[in-house]
Amino acid sequence: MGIWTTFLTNLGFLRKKVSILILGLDNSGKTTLVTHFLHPPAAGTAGGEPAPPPVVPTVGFSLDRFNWGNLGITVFDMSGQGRYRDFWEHFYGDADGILWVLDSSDSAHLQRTKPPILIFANKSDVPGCMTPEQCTAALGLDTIRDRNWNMIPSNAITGEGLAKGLEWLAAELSTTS
Ligand SMILES: Nc1nc2c(ncn2[C@@H]2O[C@H](COP(=O)(O)OP(=O)(O)OP(=O)(O)O)[C@@H](O)[C@H]2O)c(=O)[nH]1
Ligand SMILES: [Mg+2]
Repeated sequence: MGIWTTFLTNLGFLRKKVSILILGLDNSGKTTLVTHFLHPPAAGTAGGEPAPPPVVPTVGFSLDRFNWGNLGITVFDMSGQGRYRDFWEHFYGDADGILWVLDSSDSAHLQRTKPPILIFANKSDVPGCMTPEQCTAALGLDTIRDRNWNMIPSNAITGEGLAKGLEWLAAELSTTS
């Protein structure tokens, strides 16, 4: 990347604007995960510091923005609580990508879902949690042929796995027009 390209990208002129819809059942860790991207740990503490501030269950949805490489990302962090899930469908049309957060420590949490592109198998630090392979099998993801998908184990508190997942989703979004 040339110096002018870098300069203009840093100023936001060359940044591609994308919207990501963050879905998943309540308590799966969506807001904790978003908080990690909005307030990344200081250099040298990555992976070791909890992500402040403490999260509370989301009411309705929360809209946030952050930059990732050459992407300007708007995230719609949806509440996973049953009474708000009807909202989700109203956001599909404007979403460039869907990020599904799965609580891999709660086997009752698994349910069939078709739309996910990137799935964070969150709470992967909890002893006894399911492996990504087990989550993949439980969700029947191997049968999905009509879209790209990826399952990444994550810990939204330490941030482990989050960059890897978002890098994958960013690469997918960068190649679409
Ligand atoms: N052990 C562990 N706990 C986590 C992790 N991610 C989130 N949590 C905890 O899970 C709880 C729920 O996190 P939230 O981020 O509020 O979950 P949410 O999906 O946004 O929930 P709703 O807004 O109700 O849909 C909090 O107590 C978090 O501290 C993780 O990776 N590991
Ligand atoms: Mg939330």
